[in-house]
Amino acid sequence: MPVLVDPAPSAPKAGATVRVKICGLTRPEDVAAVAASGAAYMGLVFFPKSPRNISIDTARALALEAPPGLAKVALLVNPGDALLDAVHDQVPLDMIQLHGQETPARVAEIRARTGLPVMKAVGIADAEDLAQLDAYAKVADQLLVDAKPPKHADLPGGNGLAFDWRLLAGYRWSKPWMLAGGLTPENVAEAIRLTGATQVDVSSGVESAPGRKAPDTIRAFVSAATAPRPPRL
Ligand SMILES: O=C(O)c1ccccc1N[C@@H]1O[C@H](COP(=O)(O)O)[C@@H](O)[C@H]1O
Repeated sequence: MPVLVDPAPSAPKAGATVRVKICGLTRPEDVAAVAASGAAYMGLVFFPKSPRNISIDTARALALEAPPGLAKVALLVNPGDALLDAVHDQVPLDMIQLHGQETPARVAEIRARTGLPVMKAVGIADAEDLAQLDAYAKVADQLLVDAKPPKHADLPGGNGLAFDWRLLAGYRWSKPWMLAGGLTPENVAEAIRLTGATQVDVSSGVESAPGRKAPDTIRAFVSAATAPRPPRL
């Protein structure tokens, strides 16, 4: 049964629960660990250069293991229609995450083609990069704010790199959004405090090696992200 992805999470309130996405699952035990942690989303990566890349068959098997209430997100990078259709036809999904250089028009096309909510990742290194958020907010259901990858990086995300979270302070969001980039159990509470994020996404920060999720670290991350916190003044 599809998981309803909240179309409009409210501004952060005292005691508000933060929703966590754990990205890059590759094994059934990863799904079990994510489900037990209380995370809201699990991410499945379809990008051959990633250490978390999985086949469509594996993704389908993992998605079928997900309990009700755990939203299944397909992460794609500049997908062509053939890959998009294959993933959409064969894997039960709740959302698509676009993590490449997809234009706003392509985001709208993918949303219409699949009928699924789309979350568009935007890389941030400085204040000028925030300008892109407006254009994507018009066409995407959610925004994912990640660190801009280094120029010649193999991966457009999943590099364990953080950006200056203070850049987001005071930003007026018109769409639901998620914070990503270099988050760990140690820094996620501070990232939430500085940005007001009500959703966070992590991949490398909960691994023992690239592509190997660590159950204890997943648990620690979700606890740190969802711990009650004092009101923001
Ligand atoms: O996780 C990957 O391998 C990946 C590959 C290609 C694009 C994005 C990828 N991951 C996403 O990147 C961010 C940040 O990850 P990290 O926590 O810094 O490792 C996150 O949104 C992942 O979903």
